[in-house]
Amino acid sequence: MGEAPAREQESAHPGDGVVVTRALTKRYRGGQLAVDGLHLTVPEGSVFGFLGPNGSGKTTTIRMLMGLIEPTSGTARVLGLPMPRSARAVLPHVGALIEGPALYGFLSGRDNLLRLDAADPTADPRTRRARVATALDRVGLTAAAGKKAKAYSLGMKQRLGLAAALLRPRRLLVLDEPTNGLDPQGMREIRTLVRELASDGTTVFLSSHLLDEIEQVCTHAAVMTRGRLITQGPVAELSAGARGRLVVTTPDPADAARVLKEQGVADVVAAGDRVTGEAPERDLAEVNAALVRAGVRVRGFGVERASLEDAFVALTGEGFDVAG
Ligand SMILES: Nc1ncnc2c1ncn2[C@@H]1O[C@H](COP(=O)(O)OP(=O)(O)OP(=O)(O)O)[C@@H](O)[C@H]1O
Repeated sequence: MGEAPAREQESAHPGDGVVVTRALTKRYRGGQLAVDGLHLTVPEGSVFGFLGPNGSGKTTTIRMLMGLIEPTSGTARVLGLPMPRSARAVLPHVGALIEGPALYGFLSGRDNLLRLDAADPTADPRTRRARVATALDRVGLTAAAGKKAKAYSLGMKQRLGLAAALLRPRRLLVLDEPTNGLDPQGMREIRTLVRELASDGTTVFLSSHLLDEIEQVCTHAAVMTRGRLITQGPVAELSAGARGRLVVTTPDPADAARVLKEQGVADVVAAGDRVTGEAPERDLAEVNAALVRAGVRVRGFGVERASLEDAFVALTGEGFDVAG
């Protein structure tokens, strides 16, 4: 083998990334084209959100990146090396949480980690307990370390899975839908943890079907739909690419909606005392004046910052439908 993951080369070539795919494609045996010509570049040090509705090909992509399945065509490089060919050199530097952690319910959280650490031939047994204690501490499970894993909540199990991924220093963490099935509190805990991990410089690649989750924790994102990448880049730039929504607050929503439509505002929606629509390119002062002229009592008038969801809708012409 003799190949080592390339750290130096990456910074020497700014176009390179921790994960780089070129025309990566997977067609399953049944004929299903799950991933179609994917060009993905994950910059070092980013928290990279891999966003798409259920069935858009996220898990299939992650399984190719981890060398679990072969692409039908195209290439994937992780830490500068081709996958799946270099899986043995690459995977020790990658912590993964895919489809829920494999845990023994009858063992305590601590014993699960001790067992996983012992299964790693490169892990020094003399420092095992300290390593496990550090990992438990990082995910906030020290107090619950002696409890059997089957008594853990789903959120605690996810945190234990993350602790397992953190038993050794990692350059890349790959988390497939890490907050799936968690209650709001559990989701917050995992998001906080992801931010902390990223602040150490670890690149985090995180898939999600939740737009607001990506906006809250990610620096960069790629958006998938039906196996194809529709956009990627810094989150701030992606949402800036879409126009925000015009929001009018008024006790006269029906009149306001009518006037906005007359003023050429598209996609006008009235809900309670809020009437929203696509922000028009023309001077908003004119739109406001037209409302006032028509006798609409305007209590609030402004443009809400575009969200990633607006960007998605603008790019695909579809709603972000998560029904899978
Ligand atoms: N082993 C398989 N054999 C055949 N088709 C598959 C297989 N795994 C996934 N698919 C199909 O490939 C497409 C992409 O699925 P994938 O699981 O990668 O999407 P996803 O974005 O991760 O969605 P989810 O969040 O639901 O897992 C889907 O249409 C799915 O039905």
